[in-house]
Amino acid sequence: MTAHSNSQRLFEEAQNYIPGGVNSPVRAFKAVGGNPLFIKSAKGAYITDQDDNAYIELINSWGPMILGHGNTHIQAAVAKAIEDSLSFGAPTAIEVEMAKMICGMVPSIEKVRMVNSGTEATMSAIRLARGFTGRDKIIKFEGCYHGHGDSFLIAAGSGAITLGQPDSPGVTQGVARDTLTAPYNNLDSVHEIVKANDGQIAAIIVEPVAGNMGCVLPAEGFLEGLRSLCDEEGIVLIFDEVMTGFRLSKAGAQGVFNVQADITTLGKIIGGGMPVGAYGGKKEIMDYVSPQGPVYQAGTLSGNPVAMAAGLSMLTQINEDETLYADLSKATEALEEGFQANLDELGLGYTMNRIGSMISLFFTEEHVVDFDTAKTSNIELFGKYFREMLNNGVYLAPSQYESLFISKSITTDAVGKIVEANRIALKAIHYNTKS
Ligand SMILES: Cc1ncc(COP(=O)(O)O)c(C=O)c1O
Ligand SMILES: N[C@H](C=O)CCC(=O)O
Repeated sequence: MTAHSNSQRLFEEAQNYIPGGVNSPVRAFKAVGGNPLFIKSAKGAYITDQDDNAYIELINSWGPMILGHGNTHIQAAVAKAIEDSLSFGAPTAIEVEMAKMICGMVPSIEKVRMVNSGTEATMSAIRLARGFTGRDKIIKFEGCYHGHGDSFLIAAGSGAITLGQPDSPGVTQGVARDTLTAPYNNLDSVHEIVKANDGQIAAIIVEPVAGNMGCVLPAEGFLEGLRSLCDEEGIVLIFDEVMTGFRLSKAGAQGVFNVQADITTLGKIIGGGMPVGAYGGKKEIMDYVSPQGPVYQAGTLSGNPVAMAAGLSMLTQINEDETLYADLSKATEALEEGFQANLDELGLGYTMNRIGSMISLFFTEEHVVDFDTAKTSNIELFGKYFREMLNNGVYLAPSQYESLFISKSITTDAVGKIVEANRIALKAIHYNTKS
């Protein structure tokens, strides 16, 4: 049995000073049982805890570490930036470079504003859409997660559903009234809501590929349908690409599905591991942002030079790597095939969803196409599976309602180890074999 005494001691201490002992709820392992591991370091595909146990990890810091941990170019860029000071709170050349890089990579972004997190990006994007249209209401999809802004904690996925709080206390009824929800992949429902709220919808915000109820792909025509509806009704279409941006292609999900958003929100990969977010889109909309326009949004540390150095190095590497997305896809496909072979061998009919380097194994035999079908997954079984995978050296996201991410550091050898751990774990939880 692996020793976790240092993690356990730290968790006990942390709970005295930090709510729940963690700085983001989903890290607490509440949905899978056991105590969270406290992490000391990571390199490539491996993460090491405070008890010196090493695991192959498929979280990637919830997405950002697409090139693997300890990328030497990013680390060198950060070290160099630090020499000039950690922050100025004034414009810098690297912010211009960063903005040019983003606009060059994502065709629908003509102007972009940097912020410090994905949450800030989505909150700002919604305010901008409201200011631009002069309307109040927004439509979001059940099971999509757009950070912890009040408007989004309605039928929210990710940690909110993991911990049974899809609608959080503390969100006022007034705010909740302005957020209308539709089932993911259900265009008819969106049409009905728009009709019933004629001329009142400022924005539709969607994860173009959902990753916060597990990985759920858009049905054929879904994104195109949203685009046409928004065009017809003067609604701002916001693609929340905090997760999919620079993960599915250089232009995010938009580059894969060929549907353009009016505003795109970004985070995670864009910061190379540092706390960065951004929102950008059409010039005519972005010029509504202060100081050019009337919609106020600001940030003491926005565009921080150290964070920009990390992000710019990340985007430069992604931009220059012609085979990155094909390689990531190939590794993830090998994982999918390996998992499928294990399921077949054990006579299990569970569902898998995958696109590029995002993948989820759901403990249900139903096709998972929205929040309701995602919730048919057997959560108890997932918890057991999670713990067995950990015992076998693989660190998964501690929730069924998250996507797994494959990084460039996941080699054929690592894929083989993960597939073998999957086989042992599935066997152990179904046939009570010792792993
Ligand atoms: C799609 C999506 N939007 C927004 C967010 C919020 O980003 P952050 O956690 O950086 O605030 C997340 C992740 O948390 C996300 O996955
Ligand atoms: N699903 C979330 C981000 O994508 C998980 C990150 C968090 O809530 O800490």
